[in-house]
Amino acid sequence: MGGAGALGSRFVEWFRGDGDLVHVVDPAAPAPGLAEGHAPAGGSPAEVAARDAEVLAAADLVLVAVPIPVTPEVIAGLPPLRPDAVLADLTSVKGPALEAMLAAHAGPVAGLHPMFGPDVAGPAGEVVVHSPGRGDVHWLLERLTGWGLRVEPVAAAEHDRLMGLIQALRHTVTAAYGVNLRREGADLDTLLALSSPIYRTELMMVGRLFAQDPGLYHDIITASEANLELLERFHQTLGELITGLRAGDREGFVAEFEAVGEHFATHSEGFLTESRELLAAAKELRAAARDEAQEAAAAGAGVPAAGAGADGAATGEAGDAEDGAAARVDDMAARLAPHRVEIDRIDRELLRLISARAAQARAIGAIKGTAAAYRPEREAQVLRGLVERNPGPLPDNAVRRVFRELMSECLAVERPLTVSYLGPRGTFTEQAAVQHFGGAARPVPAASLEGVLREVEARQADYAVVPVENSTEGSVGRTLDLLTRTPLEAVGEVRLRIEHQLMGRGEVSGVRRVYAHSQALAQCQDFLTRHLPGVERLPVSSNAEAARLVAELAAQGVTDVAALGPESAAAVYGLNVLRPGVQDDPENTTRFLVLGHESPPPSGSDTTSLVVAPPQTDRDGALLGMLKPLAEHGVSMTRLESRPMRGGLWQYLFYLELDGHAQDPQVAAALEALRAGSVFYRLVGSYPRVG
Ligand SMILES: O=C(O)C(=O)C[C@]1(C(=O)O)C=C[C@@H](O)C=C1
Repeated sequence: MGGAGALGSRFVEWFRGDGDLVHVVDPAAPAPGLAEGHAPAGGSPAEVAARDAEVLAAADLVLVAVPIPVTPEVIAGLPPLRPDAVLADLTSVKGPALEAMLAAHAGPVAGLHPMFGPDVAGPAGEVVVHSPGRGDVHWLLERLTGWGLRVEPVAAAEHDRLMGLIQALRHTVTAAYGVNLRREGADLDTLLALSSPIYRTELMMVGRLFAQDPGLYHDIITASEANLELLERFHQTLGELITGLRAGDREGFVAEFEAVGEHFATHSEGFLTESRELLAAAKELRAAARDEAQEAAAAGAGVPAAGAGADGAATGEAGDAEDGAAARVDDMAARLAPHRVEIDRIDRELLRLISARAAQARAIGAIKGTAAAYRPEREAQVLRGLVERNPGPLPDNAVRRVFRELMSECLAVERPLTVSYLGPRGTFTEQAAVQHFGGAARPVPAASLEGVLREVEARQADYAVVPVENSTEGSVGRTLDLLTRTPLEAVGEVRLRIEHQLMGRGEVSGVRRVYAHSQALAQCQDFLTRHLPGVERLPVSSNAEAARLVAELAAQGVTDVAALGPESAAAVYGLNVLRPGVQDDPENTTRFLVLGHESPPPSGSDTTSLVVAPPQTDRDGALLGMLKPLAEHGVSMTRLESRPMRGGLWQYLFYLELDGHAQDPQVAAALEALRAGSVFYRLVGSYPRVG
């Protein structure tokens, strides 16, 4: 009822936005059956209600949004509604409206009072007072909170008393101030020119009132006898204050002032901070408008911006341009505002959902007890499921990253993880660890690959991340060797794009020595040969160690040295990036294995890694014989690497990666046959495939 009015039509817009079928029953709306845009059907409230009786009788919700004085009458004239329909209103005075609704309808009733005007950008962040009537109206309240409205329950009588203070008194004082300014013949431009942001904001609030519907404000102020009595008391207070001032009663004024200060005491600090922020924001907006105006004026006059007036005072033309530019800035601010309000609403909703998710993780953690909290197969399933549902516009990788972090934080609520990696800080392996476990895991650097695994074997860390292969340089032999010996099992893999920077403190032309891990030197050999010919290449234990060394040498005044490695190492050790992206292959990628105490169960798309040695690998057909079970059981092999076996001349170990999980029947059968035909067999583990 009344959905054609200013505030009612905003609710129509929001309900329609949710996909609801909304009928506007209003004399300003066309007759039933006619599309919007047709001439208004007109009529008294009773005629309108009678005309639309069928629509009203079928509605789930009848929302009355009509002027205050006619609200009880409109409600009384409603036809019978469905017994389970909710009858609600949007009036500023709740007592009479609720009384009328309870009398008119035996079903659920809710009194609502939106504490905002029709010009709000959107519902998010605004307040609606709910004065309960009767019955179950939770779906309606949930809808309101779903739009981001804050619903405050207050009984009707109390609401009306409070609104006297919040609305009637406030609006009357503002109105009196405006009326007085006009009567005093105040020149607004002069007042504004002398106004700092605080006075400007106050004047704006006065001007804002008079830009709205005077009848509405009259109705709000005169809504009840109690309001008028309140205003009379206010009038008396004002009279007393003036009498005191006239009488020179300074002490009386000070005492009254201090008493009010005490009344506000618990809020005064918060109010000071909040108003300071508000004024700072107002000042910034104003300054932006002025800057733009000056630029526009300068451009128009063909002189530099400073020419508009050295003291910053605008000329007449600049003043015009200022108005134009200010209008443009205001226009942009106005266009941004609803989106920002919507983003604020969404963020609050996200925060609520994220917190609810974390609470679920905490409950899961309590159930798991001392069992492993980290479940790679579940994480892989969650991420795959989300990527499948990704509606855009974020790319799949962005969705993965966002939820990766969310799961990392949820896991930390269950139990924080420590991850051991080849240090020092700033290595690619550290990046891989963060990429896999997210920012909530604690990376612990170790000095060698053996040390990395030892930390986990000795349960000093939960998981280890070790490099296994690089797209340019092939396998990391040392890791493959260690995989034959460690009791740890693979629980995951990471693929990391490797971008090397040339880092140092001097000039590229002055570099005589380059330090890096041997893999990095190999991955950048074309660059080094072409751009740094004759420069000494010095392998060290890690790229981060190279960066640390170069920083140390630079501190001693040696600047003809440089390091290769990740940008994070330059940041950690305070080096400059002398040349970015110096790896020979722009697609250069390293794969890492994540090792823990137990491989996860199948995730639906897994890889299995193992190391085997067939007997007498130097014999013809030994390799073929070893791989035959894979073909027989239809298992695909995605990787095969050979490594010389220590102590066995011409004996080789093979590192294999297979499609599928060791618990998949086909894979299990193939593995069994492989084990039976090998002199050495070690299942490194099965883990979710990446991507
Ligand atoms: O499902 C679980 O077992 C959880 O602990 C929840 C959750 C998650 O945030 O989704 C967190 C950590 C696990 O590694 C997997 C998933």
